[in-house]
Amino acid sequence: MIEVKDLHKSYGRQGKVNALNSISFTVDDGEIFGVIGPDGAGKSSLFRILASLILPDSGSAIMNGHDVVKDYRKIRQIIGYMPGRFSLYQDLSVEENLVFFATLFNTTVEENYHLIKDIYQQIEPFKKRRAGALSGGMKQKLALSCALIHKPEILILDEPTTGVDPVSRKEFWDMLGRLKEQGITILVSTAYMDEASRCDRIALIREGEFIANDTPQGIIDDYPEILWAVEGTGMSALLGELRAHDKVKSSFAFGDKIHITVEKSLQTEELKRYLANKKFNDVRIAPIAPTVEDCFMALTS
Ligand SMILES: Nc1ncnc2c1ncn2[C@@H]1O[C@H](COP(=O)(O)OP(=O)(O)OP(=O)(O)O)[C@@H](O)[C@H]1O
Repeated sequence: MIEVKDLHKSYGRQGKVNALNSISFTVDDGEIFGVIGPDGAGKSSLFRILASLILPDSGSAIMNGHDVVKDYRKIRQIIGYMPGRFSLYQDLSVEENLVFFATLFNTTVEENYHLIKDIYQQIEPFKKRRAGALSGGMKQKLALSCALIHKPEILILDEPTTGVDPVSRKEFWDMLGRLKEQGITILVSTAYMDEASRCDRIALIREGEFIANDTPQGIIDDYPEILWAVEGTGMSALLGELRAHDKVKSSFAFGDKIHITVEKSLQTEELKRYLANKKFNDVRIAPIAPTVEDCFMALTS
């Protein structure tokens, strides 16, 4: 279990950059807990504290009964940490990287092969290749294998899928699901809101604060707005006209559609007429169910 209480972290002289501001949460054993938010929100700072790599200014974090500050040696044994930026030795081969990490933890690849088999088998044909010459998806599989080789109780994965193609991203999340089934507690951060649904619980983080912490469905159920999707040609001009309408509360581009929140009194036909007057004749407007990204936008606007 992970128990984080009132964690604060700032950087620079006189604490000029406030990276974390009173973060508290718990993660149950065998749970996948996602921390979701944009760049600079504080995800890496939080994960580095939990991995015992940097110190918090105040507050506490207990991982399976061990304090990240006082018991840092024990923490490093029980966690597997995959940092955001590629952590492996580029000039060592796939196999050499794995052996290196196993040796660091006084174990062997053979001893814990069963833990990584599923993942490692996919890169094993390239085991003589330099890590630096692997594709993004393969690097990520090797990094996860290295983070798992000492049989950690808790995995801390900092933006593991950033820059990875959609197929590899899906495969990666499938693997996390299987690790969870083996009882490993997983803390994972991401800037991709679509990955939220793969977590048991998520925290939305913004400017060093958790602005929501619930199951993905719980966060969606709390969405307070009326949400419509608008489709048409000339997206940026359309966005401008929507923003100018006094009953449109917010609007943002979402793939090839525009998501808008509106006042209760606005009808879709009324908005269609307004847009037709502005020479947008082919516009489609439909009420839609919110995604986690819509919730994030509503909470931050
Ligand atoms: N070593 C540091 N010195 C000064 N400021 C820092 C340092 N590390 C992080 N920050 C600042 O703290 C804030 C939180 O950064 P952090 O890296 O924790 O966020 P993040 O959500 O992981 O974003 P990213 O994905 O961009 O790393 C940002 O404003 C960042 O610029």
